[in-house]
Amino acid sequence: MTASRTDLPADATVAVRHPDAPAPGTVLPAHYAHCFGCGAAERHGLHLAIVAGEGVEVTATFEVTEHHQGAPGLAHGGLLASALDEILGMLGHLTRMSCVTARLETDFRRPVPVGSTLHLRSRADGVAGRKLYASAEGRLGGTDGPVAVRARALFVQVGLEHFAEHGRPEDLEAVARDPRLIGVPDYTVNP
Ligand SMILES: CCCCCCCCCCCCCC(=O)SCCNC(=O)CCNC(=O)[C@H](O)C(C)(C)COP(=O)(O)OP(=O)(O)OC[C@H]1O[C@@H](n2cnc3c(N)ncnc32)[C@H](O)[C@@H]1OP(=O)(O)O
Repeated sequence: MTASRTDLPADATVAVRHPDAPAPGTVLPAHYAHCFGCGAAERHGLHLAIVAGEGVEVTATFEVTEHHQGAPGLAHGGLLASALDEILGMLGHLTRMSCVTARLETDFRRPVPVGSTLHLRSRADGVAGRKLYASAEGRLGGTDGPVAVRARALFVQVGLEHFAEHGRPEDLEAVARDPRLIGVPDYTVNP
């Protein structure tokens, strides 16, 4: 099989849980109130409540509704990829790396019907410099249910300037006026 760009490189080390990471069982704060994946202020968002696990692992449940359809009665694949992207990115709460998705590879193994509950889990597989490698899965109906979706991802650590340089000015100004819109303790690069 051809090597993938999300395969762990030879120089990768084990991802380490930051000593100040929230305790296992803690519902992680939304990293941004208007985030499509986890923000409470985003009316059309997924509103994922993501829970810290043991090690560098997080979980969430995702209720698939009629608003998530791609085909009649079935979830849209891109939307499922969004849920996986979110649960992968939130590993940053445990490693204290502020990362952005550089690559996301998704396998859709089973259709996901409207009305189903998808049990999501992600874990950090390794770190190489600024790169965080991670994987995730979504199981139907229970934590030991059949795997419907799987993903592997590469996140790249960025500093505050990434957001300051690229974000839309009015949204950055809103954050400056109300820093509580950002739900991370210290939004800086923290190697
Ligand atoms: C503090 C606590 C925070 C906690 C909470 C956080 C929650 C967050 C939740 C978020 C949830 C939602 C998440 C979202 O929705 S994040 C939103 C979606 N993602 C983006 O907008 C990212 C857009 N891309 C970029 O800005 C740049 O391309 C980045 C920053 C990623 C890299 O540009 P930069 O100029 O900085 O670095 P570089 O180009 O030297 O690359 C660096 C290294 O990476 C390797 N590479 C790069 N791309 C790829 C690729 N595609 N496949 C394989 N490898 C790739 C590259 O070869 C190099 O490797 P090496 O040569 O060093 O070996």
